Amino acid sequence: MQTLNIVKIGGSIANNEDRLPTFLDNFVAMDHPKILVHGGGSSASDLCKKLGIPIQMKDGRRITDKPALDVAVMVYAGLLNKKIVAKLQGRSTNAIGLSGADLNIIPAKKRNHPTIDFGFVGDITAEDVNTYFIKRLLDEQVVPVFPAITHDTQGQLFNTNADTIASVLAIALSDRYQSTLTYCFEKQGVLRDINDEESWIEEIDHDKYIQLKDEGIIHEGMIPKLDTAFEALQQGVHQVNIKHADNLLNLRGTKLTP
Ligand SMILES: Nc1ncnc2c1ncn2[C@@H]1O[C@H](COP(=O)(O)OP(=O)(O)O)[C@@H](O)[C@H]1O
Ligand SMILES: CC(=O)N[C@@H](CCC(=O)OP(=O)(O)O)C(=O)O
Repeated sequence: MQTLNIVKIGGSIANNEDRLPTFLDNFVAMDHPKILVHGGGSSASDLCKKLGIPIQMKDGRRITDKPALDVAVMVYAGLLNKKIVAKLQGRSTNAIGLSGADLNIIPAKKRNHPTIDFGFVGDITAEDVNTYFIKRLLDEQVVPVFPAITHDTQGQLFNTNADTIASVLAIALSDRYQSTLTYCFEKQGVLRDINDEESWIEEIDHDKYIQLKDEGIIHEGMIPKLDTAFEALQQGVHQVNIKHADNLLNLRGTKLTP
């Protein structure tokens, strides 16, 4: 089976004028076929603050009312996505920005939580992803770039966590490719001590993840990230790594095993 590289960058990279170019230089050097997924939570929060829109997060997910959704769409599917696509084009890489609504690639269902109304947050599954056009684009050596936006197929856009989008795409495309999923962010990997960049853990299996979570070593944003990462491994994704964006092309970082 052909290898497919699916790379996700967090907002701390997507929004950083110094780090993004270095990351993109490395990303364009990776073999085709490849997909880029990006977040941008920090940029959306910054714009919410400027506009006086309250920021509410719960379990690593943004409670997304109408004003917050507008900001999410503008920032993720608009400014950041188009900046990244232009920078890839500037590196002779033929990229296309696609929200989950484009070509109906990622249909979502409004998050249904027993006690919290998350607003316009969409939950997604690999079975619902329409891979036909992604495969056509990959066959043409086009690089799809996905922001954290999906839709309900009835005209409503949703905000969906970018780690989840990367994981679900990797699972959905595993029927045709040996999918490799890499989460890039601003730390050297999963750290034993959050204040020590040299304390990255080389390998974590699911049992060790539960133990590290119980010990409080893994917390906050790393929990939903690892949940989606292990879900991917359980559902046929070949390899999952978590690493610093600068280390995309080398082995430094945390490798996850089932
Ligand atoms: N053990 C850990 N190692 C590294 N980061 C951790 C750990 N536990 C919690 N975190 C937190 O998780 C964050 C990454 O999650 P998140 O902000 O969602 O990532 P992203 O930048 O990809 O959006 C880190 O910035 C850090 O604050
Ligand atoms: C529902 C939900 O929480 N969506 C995320 C989407 C952006 C994201 O995932 O950005 P990072 O990768 O930079 O964290 C949010 O609005 O923060």
